[in-house]
Amino acid sequence: MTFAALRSLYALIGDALDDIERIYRDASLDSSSPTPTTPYAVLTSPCTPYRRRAPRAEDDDETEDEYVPYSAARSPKTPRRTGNGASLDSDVTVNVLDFPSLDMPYYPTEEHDQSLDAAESLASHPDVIAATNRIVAACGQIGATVHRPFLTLCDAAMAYHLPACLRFLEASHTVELLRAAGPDGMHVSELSRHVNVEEGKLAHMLRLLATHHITREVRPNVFANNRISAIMDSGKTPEDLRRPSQDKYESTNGIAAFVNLSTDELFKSASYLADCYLPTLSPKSTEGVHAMHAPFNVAFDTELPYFEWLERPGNEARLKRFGPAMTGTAAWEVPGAIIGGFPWHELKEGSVVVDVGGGIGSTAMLLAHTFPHLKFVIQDRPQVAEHGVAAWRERCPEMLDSGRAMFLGHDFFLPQPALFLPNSIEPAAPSVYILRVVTHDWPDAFVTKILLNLRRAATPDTKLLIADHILPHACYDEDEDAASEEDPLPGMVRSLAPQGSPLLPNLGKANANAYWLDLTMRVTFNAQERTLREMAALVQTAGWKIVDVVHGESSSFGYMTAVPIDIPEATSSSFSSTGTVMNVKASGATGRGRSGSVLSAPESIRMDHTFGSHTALPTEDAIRKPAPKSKRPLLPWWRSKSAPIAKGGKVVTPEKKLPPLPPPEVGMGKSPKARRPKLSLITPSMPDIRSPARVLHTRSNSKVRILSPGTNGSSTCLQDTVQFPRVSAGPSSDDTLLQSPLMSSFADGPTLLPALEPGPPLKVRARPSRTSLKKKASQVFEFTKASMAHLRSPTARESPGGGLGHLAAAAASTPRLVGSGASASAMSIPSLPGVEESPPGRARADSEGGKMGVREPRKMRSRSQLGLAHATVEVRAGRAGLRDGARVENWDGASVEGDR
Ligand SMILES: C[S@@+](CC[C@H](N)C(=O)[O-])C[C@H]1O[C@@H](n2cnc3c(N)ncnc32)[C@H](O)[C@@H]1O
Repeated sequence: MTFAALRSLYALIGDALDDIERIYRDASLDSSSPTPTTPYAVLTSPCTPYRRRAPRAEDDDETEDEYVPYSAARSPKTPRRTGNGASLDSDVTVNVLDFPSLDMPYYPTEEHDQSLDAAESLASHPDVIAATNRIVAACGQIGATVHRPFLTLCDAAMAYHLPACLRFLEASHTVELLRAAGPDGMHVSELSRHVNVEEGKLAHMLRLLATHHITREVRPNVFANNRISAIMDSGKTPEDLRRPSQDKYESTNGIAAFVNLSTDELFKSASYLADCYLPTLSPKSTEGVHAMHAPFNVAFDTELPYFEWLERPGNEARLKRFGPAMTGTAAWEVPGAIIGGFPWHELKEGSVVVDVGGGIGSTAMLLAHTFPHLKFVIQDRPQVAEHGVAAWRERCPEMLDSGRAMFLGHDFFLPQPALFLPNSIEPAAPSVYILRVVTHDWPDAFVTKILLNLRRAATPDTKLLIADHILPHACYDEDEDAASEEDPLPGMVRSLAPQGSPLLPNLGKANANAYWLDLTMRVTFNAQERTLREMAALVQTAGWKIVDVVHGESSSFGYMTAVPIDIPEATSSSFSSTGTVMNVKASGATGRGRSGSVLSAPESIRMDHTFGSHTALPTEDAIRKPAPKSKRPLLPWWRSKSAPIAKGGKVVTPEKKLPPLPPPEVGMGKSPKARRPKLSLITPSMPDIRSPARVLHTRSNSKVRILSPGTNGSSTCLQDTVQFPRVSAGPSSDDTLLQSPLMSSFADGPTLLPALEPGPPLKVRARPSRTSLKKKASQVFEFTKASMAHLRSPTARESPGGGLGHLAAAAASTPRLVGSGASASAMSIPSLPGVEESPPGRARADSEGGKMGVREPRKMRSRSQLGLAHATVEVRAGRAGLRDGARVENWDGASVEGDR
């Protein structure tokens, strides 16, 4: 059986590689021109030339999403096919974009060749991340299976050398020195002169890191950065860093700061975990004097909670490092994912969203730009709120001036104040309370107190949205009490592993980060990340019930929506309504201490501590393109274009500007190099909106939101909501019409896209883009369980082809595809055990809305191995390729979001 399991894991790796390679190949086809000088040709690592033949008629036949097995793909005799079925034969040479090389540093602070940018961007593509997760999980499991157990134990028991050496690497600024040395690297004798440490020591530390793929030993005793060490580059020069006044972490992506923080007090605290919990090990393990007592207190021999300690004299550098280090953790969540985490568009006009512990308003800013019908109150400690006001004044003062957003200094351990919004004499009712990465900062009893304050101020309609990591179990997650009368917990994921695979159900090493973070919170604050059950039980203690969960894509971050229920009697009597916490006891996560002594209560925690406030607002890129489900490649997450970048010691803040407005006369086929958005909306009813604009389909019927530059020239406030009550065809020579015959047939059911009715013309003008549109292209959109619910509705079921037909037809009738000759097919994926399925099948619709039918899938292997409960829609170009203006990439996750 072990061999069978190993072979199955091995096959999984091959399949995942196929998936990744296919995405890279498709992207190469999308981006390359049929000339020999494609940008990808300049890759340092050799790229593989493939031959592509001219499209054949049969390519337009229903080619299933066939993939070439990894081994077969290596055979020169095997005809290659891309994901959209295009065969890669002779006529045209296409250089295929390679996966980023481990040996090749990609410094966040440098400008790169377009191909490297593209390769890095694709590595952040959600489908690539999902596939790499399977590879990492399988490799970890194969290693654990075949490696001698003692050696695996040695790896675990002596892994402490890794953070120790990593700390050295970062703190000695060796990364910056190796960057200056270039790809040939630097001999340890020279490095020794710079860092003033004996070369023998240096060589051995760097070799340990090289053995773990964190640096590279180019030749004996000569070391260079690689793709992993390079992301710690601060961008400062070694000379700059020698100056004591230099703040290494200022204006960086925060990764070096994060490494420094993790390998300093967090690492040291972790090493005292057992000593803290087991009195037999250490006299210092006696219970603490406050409920946040943790291994940190034992390690640093202090009774102060972490943040209080951080603010003591002597810890200034650590305190200063904390903010940037938090910025460095941004990648834990897919940027902007909160937009899809809650049905914001369903909230009524003027609804008030209160971001509790909202920092300087990063989340609120993203939401406020995306959902102009909502108002925001951002609550945090007064000094954080002050920073927030200053930051918003600089970025979008009109949000504050108009009363759409306001900051409120408030201690969340005290009862919620009445919400008086600017220009209003009546207190507003809170529609949604957000708690984003707040609960993981606190032990259970503290969280209960925070939640209780919100519960007491809630109306029956108020929702609570908790955004935090949701820890999966390490085993298949069965119901603890299958006989229970209770409804099963919404959002319960029983396994993340592909169905039937031998992988650890939580994907083991691939998801280790959530568990690292969990224990980091534990050893530092006596806090924790929580499983869904733990969170459900905790919120219930304060009178909330989780009713919906949206899991992050390829991340353990999730969004839990709760509604008010009765407050349990035990909680009411333990927590007064005035803010005093009674009976909060020490130590354990449940607030029960060994001695049962009453310890310091939450309100005694000073309000002026750091508490992990983030220091950065979302980038303009993130605000302008908040499409978390987008299948378009994202920029590598540490390379946000508008984040300040330090170059050679000089901080360069990229211009805060939108792309220039296209001259109105520029139409199709002109100025191919111009970098501008691919769509402009031109409508007689809004003659002044001819600027770069982007359409987000919202669920509200016949409402199109346009993002355009603010009229005052500010680049940040992009919002304009335009109500188009009726939209219909209006002939124009080179315009594709925003009109869909199929759309109206779904108007009365739950629709994927807004139902547009006949009315005045609204036209989409095609803009030239870097990529030629006259070729094969495909785009895959995945629909999670939440969206799938729509497909089971009676309207969807009764439409031709059932739910899948409905989905395919809606996709094919997306305005940008109508008349383009493109087709869409939808396929369902077998769901997980215990989760309701839609019948497996496949439906196809062409963009005229004519032919549709349901077919059994011919090949579902690679997708079904994802093991997720979802459907996919694939949009393909027609025989003639996609027509200009029907660029499928523009039909992106935004419309999927609208479906929620
Ligand atoms: C980890 S940060 C999360 C910030 C923000 N929600 C986000 O998603 O980036 C925790 C926040 O809780 C705030 N906080 C800590 N104690 C607080 C208190 N007693 N009252 C209000 N806010 C508090 C901190 O200032 C900090 O901004």
